[in-house]
Amino acid sequence: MDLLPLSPRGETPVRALTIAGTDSGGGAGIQADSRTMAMCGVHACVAVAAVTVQNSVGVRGFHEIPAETVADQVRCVVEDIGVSAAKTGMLASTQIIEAVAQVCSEVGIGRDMEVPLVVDPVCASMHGDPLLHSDALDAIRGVLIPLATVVTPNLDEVRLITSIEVVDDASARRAAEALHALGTQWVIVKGGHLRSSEKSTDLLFDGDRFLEFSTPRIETGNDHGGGDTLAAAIASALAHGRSVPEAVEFAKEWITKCLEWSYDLGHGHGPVNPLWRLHER
Ligand SMILES: Nc1ncnc2c1ncn2[C@@H]1O[C@H](COP(=O)(O)OP(=O)(O)O)[C@@H](O)[C@H]1O
Ligand SMILES: Cc1ncc(COP(=O)(O)OP(=O)(O)O)c(N)n1
Repeated sequence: MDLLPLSPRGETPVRALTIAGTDSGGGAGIQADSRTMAMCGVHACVAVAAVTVQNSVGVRGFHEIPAETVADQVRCVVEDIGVSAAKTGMLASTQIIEAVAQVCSEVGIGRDMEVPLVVDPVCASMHGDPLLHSDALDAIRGVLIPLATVVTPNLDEVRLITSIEVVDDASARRAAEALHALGTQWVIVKGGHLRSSEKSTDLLFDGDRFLEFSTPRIETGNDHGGGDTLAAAIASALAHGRSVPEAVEFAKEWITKCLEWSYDLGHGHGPVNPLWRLHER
């Protein structure tokens, strides 16, 4: 595949910011984002929104960071280091979502602004454990998605946000239209959860045209952190100056390699593995 360039020795890499939760098991959240960004030649800055107590089997709980501290991390990084793309993951609560939206608008992160924003509207883990208070869905719909350059829900998140059950291409297109109507510039409806299909197809939509990104389905239960990794790879490609369709094309190939190189960990779902880049050149 066509990889993103690593910066030469001593040269400052492009920067991206992830605003998300930590995963104590090291498979998802900020840990997944930072690994993918590093392997994509991007220096990852982080604004921690929540600390999860999590392993390969599930999420036992989480602790939220005060909303103002989350916003201050963003402000502080942008002011000094500067970023060319940003990504949100687990934001946990309405207060944090509102503070993040406010600071992003203030520093020029978001659709039609200087710095593109990838919004992964994380609601729950793959085990079904909550990562967002249910009363924060309104803030996802009304505050976060309208700020997004691209929003990347999985099918459970699509159902929670739009009440549309995606079962085939027609319902995926209806869901993409409903999500786009909330105000995002682009939307990707991810097909990873359509397990009956032989392919894993992600549908990208900008309000006008649909683009499909499809790969053969990989048989593995080690897919923890897959959604984060896709969104972090999109943010990395955007930070390198790629367009949204180019970034999604890159990210789909990236996550496919990461799934091929995933490994067993603990007693549950192992993580996808962006370190494949160190082995295959
Ligand atoms: N078994 C699989 N084989 C190939 N691609 C997959 C597989 N599972 C997920 N993907 C891809 O990984 C990315 C994350 O998908 P998904 O599992 O839907 O999201 P999440 O991890 O947020 O639940 C998407 O690009 C999806 O197409
Ligand atoms: C801290 C934290 N953030 C996000 C997730 C969810 O990760 P994601 O890659 O979207 O999906 P799964 O691995 O749950 O399929 C998480 N578990 N923890």
